[in-house]
Amino acid sequence: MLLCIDTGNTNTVFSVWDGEQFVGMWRISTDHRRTADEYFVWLSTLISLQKLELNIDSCIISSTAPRVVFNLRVLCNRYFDTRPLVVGKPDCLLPVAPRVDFGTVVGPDRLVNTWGAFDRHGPDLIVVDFGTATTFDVVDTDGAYVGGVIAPGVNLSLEALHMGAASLPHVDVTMPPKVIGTNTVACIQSGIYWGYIGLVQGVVDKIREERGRQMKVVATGGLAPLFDQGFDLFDAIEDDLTMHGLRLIHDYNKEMGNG
Ligand SMILES: Nc1ncnc2c1ncn2[C@@H]1O[C@H](COP(=O)(O)OP(=O)(O)O)[C@@H](O)[C@H]1O
Ligand SMILES: CC(C)(COP(=O)(O)O)[C@@H](O)C(=O)NCCC(=O)O
Ligand SMILES: [K+]
Repeated sequence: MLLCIDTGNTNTVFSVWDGEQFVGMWRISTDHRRTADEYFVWLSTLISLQKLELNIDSCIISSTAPRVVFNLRVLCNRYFDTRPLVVGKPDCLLPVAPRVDFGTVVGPDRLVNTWGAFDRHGPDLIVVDFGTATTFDVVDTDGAYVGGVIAPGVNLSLEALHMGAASLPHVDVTMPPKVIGTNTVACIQSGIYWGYIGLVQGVVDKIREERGRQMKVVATGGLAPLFDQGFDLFDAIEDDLTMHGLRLIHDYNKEMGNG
Protein backbone atom coordinates (compact mmCIF):
# COMPACT_ATOMS: atom_id res chain seq x y z
CA MET A 1 0.00 0.00 0.00
CA LEU A 2 1.06 3.55 -0.72
CA LEU A 3 1.07 6.44 1.79
CA CYS A 4 0.81 9.91 0.17
CA ILE A 5 1.61 12.95 2.31
CA ASP A 6 0.76 16.49 1.20
CA THR A 7 2.08 19.16 3.56
CA GLY A 8 0.69 22.63 2.94
CA ASN A 9 1.59 25.67 5.04
CA THR A 10 -1.60 25.19 7.12
CA ASN A 11 -2.56 21.51 6.95
CA THR A 12 -0.94 18.18 6.22
CA VAL A 13 -3.04 15.51 4.56
CA PHE A 14 -2.24 11.79 4.58
CA SER A 15 -3.91 9.33 2.21
CA VAL A 16 -3.52 5.61 1.66
CA TRP A 17 -3.94 3.74 -1.62
CA ASP A 18 -4.12 0.06 -2.43
CA GLY A 19 -2.97 0.14 -6.07
CA GLU A 20 -5.37 2.59 -7.71
CA GLN A 21 -7.95 2.03 -4.96
CA PHE A 22 -8.37 4.88 -2.47
CA VAL A 23 -8.42 3.57 1.13
CA GLY A 24 -8.60 6.63 3.42
CA MET A 25 -7.58 10.22 4.07
CA TRP A 26 -6.66 12.04 7.31
CA ARG A 27 -5.74 15.66 8.05
CA ILE A 28 -3.51 17.23 10.72
CA SER A 29 -2.31 20.81 11.20
CA THR A 30 1.17 21.51 9.86
CA ASP A 31 3.78 21.91 12.60
CA HIS A 32 7.48 21.30 11.97
CA ARG A 33 8.00 20.34 15.63
CA ARG A 34 5.75 17.28 15.27
CA THR A 35 7.91 14.17 15.61
CA ALA A 36 7.77 10.91 13.65
CA ASP A 37 6.43 9.19 16.78
CA GLU A 38 3.63 11.72 17.13
CA TYR A 39 2.60 11.28 13.49
CA PHE A 40 2.57 7.53 13.90
CA VAL A 41 0.47 7.50 17.08
CA TRP A 42 -2.05 9.85 15.47
CA LEU A 43 -2.23 7.99 12.17
CA SER A 44 -2.37 4.49 13.61
CA THR A 45 -5.10 5.52 16.08
CA LEU A 46 -7.32 6.85 13.27
CA ILE A 47 -6.62 3.84 11.12
CA SER A 48 -7.51 1.39 13.87
CA LEU A 49 -10.68 3.36 14.72
CA GLN A 50 -11.77 2.78 11.13
CA LYS A 51 -10.86 -0.88 11.53
CA LEU A 52 -8.56 -0.75 8.52
CA GLU A 53 -5.70 -3.15 8.04
CA LEU A 54 -2.82 -1.20 6.56
CA ASN A 55 0.29 -2.57 5.03
CA ILE A 56 2.27 0.45 3.86
CA ASP A 57 5.32 -0.31 1.78
CA SER A 58 5.86 2.95 -0.17
CA CYS A 59 5.61 6.63 0.63
CA ILE A 60 5.61 9.85 -1.37
CA ILE A 61 5.78 13.35 0.14
CA SER A 62 5.01 16.81 -1.23
CA SER A 63 5.79 19.62 1.19
CA THR A 64 5.56 23.39 0.79
CA ALA A 65 7.15 23.65 4.26
CA PRO A 66 10.74 22.32 3.94
CA ARG A 67 11.34 21.96 7.70
CA VAL A 68 8.56 19.39 8.02
CA VAL A 69 10.20 16.94 5.64
CA PHE A 70 12.84 15.69 8.07
CA ASN A 71 10.37 14.19 10.56
CA LEU A 72 8.18 12.82 7.75
CA ARG A 73 11.22 11.03 6.37
CA VAL A 74 11.91 9.56 9.82
CA LEU A 75 8.26 8.41 10.00
CA CYS A 76 8.60 6.56 6.69
CA ASN A 77 11.95 5.01 7.59
CA ARG A 78 11.17 4.02 11.17
CA TYR A 79 7.57 2.88 10.96
CA PHE A 80 7.11 1.75 7.36
CA ASP A 81 10.68 0.70 6.63
CA THR A 82 10.69 2.61 3.37
CA ARG A 83 12.59 5.52 1.85
CA PRO A 84 10.04 8.10 0.71
CA LEU A 85 10.04 9.87 -2.63
CA VAL A 86 10.06 13.62 -2.02
CA VAL A 87 8.63 15.69 -4.88
CA GLY A 88 11.03 18.40 -5.95
CA LYS A 89 14.15 16.49 -4.85
CA PRO A 90 16.42 15.29 -7.66
CA ASP A 91 15.76 11.62 -6.86
CA CYS A 92 12.01 11.96 -7.51
CA LEU A 93 11.36 11.85 -11.26
CA LEU A 94 8.63 13.96 -12.83
CA PRO A 95 6.86 12.84 -16.01
CA VAL A 96 7.47 16.30 -17.54
CA ALA A 97 9.88 18.95 -16.24
CA PRO A 98 8.52 22.42 -15.41
CA ARG A 99 9.48 25.19 -17.82
CA VAL A 100 10.32 28.20 -15.63
CA ASP A 101 13.18 30.67 -15.14
CA PHE A 102 16.54 29.05 -14.39
CA GLY A 103 17.00 28.44 -10.66
CA THR A 104 13.29 28.73 -9.77
CA VAL A 105 12.09 26.22 -7.20
CA VAL A 106 8.43 25.60 -7.99
CA GLY A 107 6.22 24.59 -5.05
CA PRO A 108 5.94 20.78 -5.14
CA ASP A 109 2.16 21.05 -4.56
CA ARG A 110 1.91 22.98 -7.83
CA LEU A 111 3.91 20.35 -9.75
CA VAL A 112 1.71 17.61 -8.30
CA ASN A 113 -1.56 19.47 -9.00
CA THR A 114 -0.39 20.10 -12.56
CA TRP A 115 0.19 16.43 -13.24
CA GLY A 116 -3.00 15.28 -11.48
CA ALA A 117 -5.11 17.74 -13.49
CA PHE A 118 -3.39 16.93 -16.80
CA ASP A 119 -4.12 13.23 -16.26
CA ARG A 120 -7.82 13.91 -15.72
CA HIS A 121 -8.46 16.82 -18.09
CA GLY A 122 -5.73 16.79 -20.74
CA PRO A 123 -3.80 19.79 -22.05
CA ASP A 124 -4.22 23.56 -21.61
CA LEU A 125 -5.44 23.99 -18.06
CA ILE A 126 -5.44 26.51 -15.26
CA VAL A 127 -5.36 24.83 -11.84
CA VAL A 128 -6.57 27.02 -8.97
CA ASP A 129 -5.67 25.84 -5.44
CA PHE A 130 -7.28 27.64 -2.49
CA GLY A 131 -4.72 26.90 0.22
CA THR A 132 -2.75 29.18 2.53
CA ALA A 133 -1.92 30.95 -0.71
CA THR A 134 -4.24 30.91 -3.71
CA THR A 135 -2.21 29.60 -6.61
CA PHE A 136 -2.92 29.44 -10.34
CA ASP A 137 -0.85 26.87 -12.23
CA VAL A 138 -0.72 26.98 -16.02
CA VAL A 139 -0.51 23.54 -17.65
CA ASP A 140 0.85 23.34 -21.22
CA THR A 141 -0.16 20.95 -24.03
CA ASP A 142 2.32 18.28 -22.85
CA GLY A 143 1.36 18.55 -19.17
CA ALA A 144 4.30 20.76 -18.19
CA TYR A 145 3.92 23.44 -15.53
CA VAL A 146 4.85 26.65 -17.36
CA GLY A 147 4.25 29.24 -14.63
CA GLY A 148 1.32 30.84 -12.90
CA VAL A 149 0.16 33.25 -10.26
CA ILE A 150 0.47 33.36 -6.44
CA ALA A 151 -2.05 35.45 -4.49
CA PRO A 152 -2.62 35.66 -0.72
CA GLY A 153 -5.04 33.00 0.46
CA VAL A 154 -8.57 33.82 1.56
CA ASN A 155 -7.99 33.14 5.26
CA LEU A 156 -4.62 34.88 5.19
CA SER A 157 -6.28 38.02 3.76
CA LEU A 158 -8.95 37.95 6.47
CA GLU A 159 -6.31 37.45 9.14
CA ALA A 160 -4.20 40.32 7.78
CA LEU A 161 -7.18 42.68 7.87
CA HIS A 162 -7.90 41.74 11.48
CA MET A 163 -4.23 42.06 12.51
CA GLY A 164 -3.59 45.34 10.76
CA ALA A 165 -6.77 47.25 11.56
CA ALA A 166 -7.53 47.78 15.25
CA SER A 167 -11.32 47.94 14.84
CA LEU A 168 -11.83 45.07 12.42
CA PRO A 169 -12.84 41.72 13.92
CA HIS A 170 -11.90 38.30 12.62
CA VAL A 171 -14.75 37.00 10.45
CA ASP A 172 -15.45 33.75 8.66
CA VAL A 173 -15.64 33.70 4.93
CA THR A 174 -19.13 33.21 3.47
CA MET A 175 -21.01 34.41 0.41
CA PRO A 176 -22.83 37.63 1.41
CA PRO A 177 -26.23 38.10 -0.24
CA LYS A 178 -25.44 41.70 -1.18
CA VAL A 179 -22.29 43.57 -2.19
CA ILE A 180 -23.05 46.63 -0.07
CA GLY A 181 -22.57 45.64 3.56
CA THR A 182 -24.61 47.52 6.16
CA ASN A 183 -22.44 46.46 9.12
CA THR A 184 -18.70 45.91 9.62
CA VAL A 185 -18.79 42.12 9.39
CA ALA A 186 -20.90 42.22 6.22
CA CYS A 187 -18.52 44.79 4.69
CA ILE A 188 -15.47 42.58 5.34
CA GLN A 189 -17.24 39.48 4.07
CA SER A 190 -18.20 41.34 0.93
CA GLY A 191 -14.67 42.63 0.35
CA ILE A 192 -13.18 39.17 0.68
CA TYR A 193 -15.88 37.24 -1.17
CA TRP A 194 -16.57 39.56 -4.11
CA GLY A 195 -12.93 40.62 -4.18
CA TYR A 196 -11.90 36.99 -4.61
CA ILE A 197 -14.54 36.32 -7.27
CA GLY A 198 -13.11 39.29 -9.17
CA LEU A 199 -9.54 38.13 -8.59
CA VAL A 200 -10.17 34.62 -9.87
CA GLN A 201 -12.21 35.77 -12.87
CA GLY A 202 -9.71 38.50 -13.74
CA VAL A 203 -6.62 36.29 -13.45
CA VAL A 204 -8.24 33.48 -15.47
CA ASP A 205 -9.25 35.91 -18.25
CA LYS A 206 -5.77 37.44 -18.33
CA ILE A 207 -4.07 34.03 -18.52
CA ARG A 208 -6.38 32.97 -21.39
CA GLU A 209 -5.66 36.24 -23.19
CA GLU A 210 -1.90 35.83 -22.75
CA ARG A 211 -1.99 32.22 -23.94
CA GLY A 212 -4.39 33.07 -26.79
CA ARG A 213 -6.55 30.01 -26.25
CA GLN A 214 -9.43 28.61 -24.24
CA MET A 215 -8.27 26.78 -21.15
CA LYS A 216 -10.25 24.66 -18.73
CA VAL A 217 -10.15 25.78 -15.10
CA VAL A 218 -9.80 23.07 -12.45
CA ALA A 219 -10.17 24.12 -8.80
CA THR A 220 -9.05 22.38 -5.63
CA GLY A 221 -8.78 23.20 -1.88
CA GLY A 222 -11.45 23.37 0.79
CA LEU A 223 -12.76 26.80 -0.18
CA ALA A 224 -13.22 26.06 -3.90
CA PRO A 225 -16.95 25.14 -3.66
CA LEU A 226 -17.69 28.43 -1.87
CA PHE A 227 -16.49 30.41 -4.88
CA ASP A 228 -18.39 28.33 -7.36
CA GLN A 229 -21.92 29.11 -6.21
CA GLY A 230 -23.63 30.18 -9.43
CA PHE A 231 -20.62 31.80 -11.11
CA ASP A 232 -19.39 29.12 -13.45
CA LEU A 233 -15.80 30.04 -12.59
CA PHE A 234 -14.58 26.45 -12.69
CA ASP A 235 -15.03 23.59 -15.14
CA ALA A 236 -14.32 21.10 -12.36
CA ILE A 237 -13.74 21.05 -8.59
CA GLU A 238 -11.61 18.21 -7.32
CA ASP A 239 -10.88 17.74 -3.64
CA ASP A 240 -8.43 14.93 -4.22
CA LEU A 241 -6.37 16.50 -7.01
CA THR A 242 -3.10 16.68 -5.05
CA MET A 243 -3.47 13.12 -3.78
CA HIS A 244 -4.28 11.87 -7.29
CA GLY A 245 -1.18 13.64 -8.63
CA LEU A 246 1.00 12.21 -5.85
CA ARG A 247 -0.16 8.67 -6.58
CA LEU A 248 0.53 9.12 -10.31
CA ILE A 249 4.03 10.51 -9.70
CA HIS A 250 4.75 7.63 -7.34
CA ASP A 251 3.55 5.12 -9.97
CA TYR A 252 5.61 6.86 -12.66
CA ASN A 253 8.75 6.49 -10.52
CA LYS A 254 7.98 2.80 -9.97
CA GLU A 255 7.52 2.28 -13.72
CA MET A 256 10.88 3.93 -14.33
CA GLY A 257 12.49 1.60 -11.78
CA ASN A 258 13.07 4.41 -9.29
CA GLY A 259 12.25 3.78 -5.64
N1 LIG B 1 -14.07 23.73 3.93
C1 LIG B 1 -13.44 24.80 4.43
N2 LIG B 1 -14.14 25.84 4.96
C2 LIG B 1 -13.50 26.91 5.47
N3 LIG B 1 -12.19 27.05 5.49
C3 LIG B 1 -11.45 26.05 5.00
C4 LIG B 1 -12.03 24.88 4.44
N4 LIG B 1 -11.01 24.07 4.01
C5 LIG B 1 -9.89 24.73 4.29
N5 LIG B 1 -10.14 25.89 4.87
C6 LIG B 1 -9.16 26.88 5.29
O1 LIG B 1 -8.43 27.28 4.17
C7 LIG B 1 -7.06 27.51 4.53
C8 LIG B 1 -6.20 26.69 3.67
O2 LIG B 1 -6.38 25.33 3.98
P1 LIG B 1 -5.59 24.18 3.24
O3 LIG B 1 -6.22 23.92 1.92
O4 LIG B 1 -5.47 23.03 4.16
O5 LIG B 1 -4.17 24.92 3.04
P2 LIG B 1 -2.71 24.38 2.82
O6 LIG B 1 -2.77 23.33 1.73
O7 LIG B 1 -1.93 25.59 2.41
O8 LIG B 1 -2.21 23.80 4.11
C9 LIG B 1 -6.93 27.18 6.00
O9 LIG B 1 -6.90 28.38 6.70
C10 LIG B 1 -8.17 26.35 6.31
O10 LIG B 1 -8.60 26.56 7.62
C1 LIG C 1 2.82 29.12 -3.31
C2 LIG C 1 2.88 28.22 -2.10
C3 LIG C 1 3.25 29.04 -0.86
C4 LIG C 1 1.49 27.58 -1.89
O1 LIG C 1 1.52 26.81 -0.70
P1 LIG C 1 0.19 26.36 0.11
O2 LIG C 1 -0.81 27.43 -0.02
O3 LIG C 1 -0.28 25.09 -0.55
O4 LIG C 1 0.65 26.10 1.51
C5 LIG C 1 3.90 27.05 -2.33
O5 LIG C 1 3.57 26.37 -3.50
C6 LIG C 1 5.33 27.56 -2.43
O6 LIG C 1 5.96 27.81 -1.43
N1 LIG C 1 5.85 27.71 -3.67
C7 LIG C 1 7.21 28.11 -3.95
C8 LIG C 1 7.29 29.19 -5.00
C9 LIG C 1 6.65 28.82 -6.33
O7 LIG C 1 5.86 27.90 -6.44
O8 LIG C 1 6.98 29.51 -7.34
K1 LIG D 1 -1.98 26.44 -2.59
